[in-house]
Amino acid sequence: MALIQNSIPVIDLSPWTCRNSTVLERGHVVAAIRDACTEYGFFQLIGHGIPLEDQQKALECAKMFFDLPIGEKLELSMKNAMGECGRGYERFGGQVLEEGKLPDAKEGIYIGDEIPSSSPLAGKFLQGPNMWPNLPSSQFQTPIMQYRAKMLQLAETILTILALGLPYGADVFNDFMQSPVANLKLLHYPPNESKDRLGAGAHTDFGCLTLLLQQPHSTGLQVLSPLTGTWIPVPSVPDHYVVNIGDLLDRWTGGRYRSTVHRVVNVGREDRYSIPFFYHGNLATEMRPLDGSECADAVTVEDHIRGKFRKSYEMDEKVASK
Ligand SMILES: O=C(O)CCC(=O)C(=O)O
Ligand SMILES: [Fe+2]
Repeated sequence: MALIQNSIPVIDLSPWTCRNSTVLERGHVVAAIRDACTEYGFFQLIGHGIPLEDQQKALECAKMFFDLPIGEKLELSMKNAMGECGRGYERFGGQVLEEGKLPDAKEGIYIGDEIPSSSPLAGKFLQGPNMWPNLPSSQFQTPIMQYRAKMLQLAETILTILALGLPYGADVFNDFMQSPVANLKLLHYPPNESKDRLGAGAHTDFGCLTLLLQQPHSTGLQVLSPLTGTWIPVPSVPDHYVVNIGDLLDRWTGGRYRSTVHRVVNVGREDRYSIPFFYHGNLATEMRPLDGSECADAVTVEDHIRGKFRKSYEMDEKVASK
C-alpha cells in the first residue's frame, strides 16, 4: 500500500528510453506507471524527452492564437453543432464539462493530424479538417504539427508501458494504436473574477490517455484524490507533463486503470494557457473486456467518444437556450 500523500506521483521516464538502462530499471518504470494509474489515474512525467524549447514554442503559439481578434477566431469555429469534426475553435463558454454548472470559463482550439481530403477518413468523426488561423505557417502550423508528432510518440511509449503493466500481453494495444485519433487542444483561461465559475468544471477525460502541458508556474489544476476524496492541487512545474487515464481506458480495463475527476479553478487576474493532448486511439476498435469476460454490447471507441462529446457540447446548447 503506497503512502497516501497530497500530491500525485512524479515518474522519471528516462530509464525507459536510455539505451544503457537495465531490465530492472525499466521494470521499475513499468511498475511505477502501473501503480500511479491504478491508485491515482494521474502522474507527472519527467525525463520524457520533449525539449523544453518545443514546449515553450507550443505555449507561445497558443498565446499568439488566442490574442487574435475574436472575429478571426470565430471564423474557425468547430464546424457542426456537436463539434463532431473535432477540429477548430471552441468559443469562450462553449463547453460544459460539469453537468449543471455554468459553462467553462475557457476557450480552445482542437488541432489533429493533417488528413488529405482524398482519404476516406477525411471529415469523419474527430478527423478534421484542421482550421488554421491566418498566421505565418512557420510560426504556428509548423511548430504545432511538429509538437503534435512528438506528443504522439510519447503517448505511444506510455501505452506500450501501460500494456506491460496489465496481464493481457505486451501487444494488447497494438491494433488500437494503428491509425489513432489523437488531437491537441490549445486552451486559454482568461482572467476570471467569478468564484462560481470554473475554468474547467469537474470531469473525467473522455479518451484513452491525456498528456497535459501547463504554462510553467501556473496554478488551477486540481485532481480529486481517489484515496482521500480531497482535491489535490497540481501546480505546474517546468518540464513536467501531467499524464492521466481517460474514461475509455478505465472502461476497457474494467477500472484497473482509473479515470479520475479533475478540474481547473482559475480565479484571479492571470491568463492561463495549457495544452492537453488527447489520445483516443483507433476509432473502430471494439472495447471487449480485456479479461475475456462475456460482453453482449461491446461498444467501439468511436461510439464511446461520440457519446461523451455529444454530452459536453449538447449541454452547452441547453444552457444557452435557458
Ligand atoms: O487546462 C488544464 O490544466 C486541464 C484541462 C483539462 O482537464 C481538459 O481539457 O480536459
Ligand atoms: Fe481534463
